[in-house]
Amino acid sequence: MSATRSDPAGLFEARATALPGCLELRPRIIGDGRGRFVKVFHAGAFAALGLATEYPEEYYSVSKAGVIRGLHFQVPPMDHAKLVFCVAGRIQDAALDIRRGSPTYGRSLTLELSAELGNMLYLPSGLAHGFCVLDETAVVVYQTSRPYSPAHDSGLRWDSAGIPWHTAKPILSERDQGHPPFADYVSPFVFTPP
Ligand SMILES: Cc1cn([C@H]2C[C@H](O)[C@@H](COP(=O)(O)OP(=O)(O)O[C@H]3O[C@@H](C)C(=O)[C@@H](O)[C@H]3O)O2)c(=O)[nH]c1=O
Repeated sequence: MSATRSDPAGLFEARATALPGCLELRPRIIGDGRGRFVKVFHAGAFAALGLATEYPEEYYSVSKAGVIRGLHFQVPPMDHAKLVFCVAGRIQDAALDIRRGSPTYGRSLTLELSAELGNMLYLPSGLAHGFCVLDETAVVVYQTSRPYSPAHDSGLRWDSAGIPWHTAKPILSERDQGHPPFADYVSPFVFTPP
């Protein structure tokens, strides 16, 4: 697979990351005197890029500077792919590979996502996800390929996987302070090549 590719209509540029199946997507941004127009999903384009095309849920969070949310994932059979992007502000986005047998098991990546660039991170099932807010406020939108299931919603401690976070003293939810460390986690995910 080449490092950068596009769908036939050129709506999205997909850039490979260090983690197999995890892509940075850069949508085409159409600017004019009023501002900008950005398409964040197109089923045909996503199919051409080999990405999930069904997203039964979409939601967003609003967070202030210094917040870290994560690391989160849903376990099988409610595991899901996730598309993440910012519509206001900037975040340091992070993904951790917890797929047993993956050539990059235990490795993570961080990538800045911003409303200005409009870039998005596509995470296949088996990656834990989190982010740190870099601006005053960040509004982060998600699309997930399976519905929210509290019984399958799981997490790992934000500071247990060697992710070089932007802050060492984040604002965390109570839940995020109680996740197990990565080293103690027996992952139910098994790698299948993308
Ligand atoms: C994710 C989610 C949460 N909730 C509820 C549970 C809780 O009362 C409240 C806030 O949930 P959380 O504290 O889990 O929210 P948050 O920490 O923002 O969770 C998110 O974190 C990032 C890193 C992700 O990757 C997302 O998929 C999601 O897990 O909203 C739903 O009702 N539906 C949902 O889909």
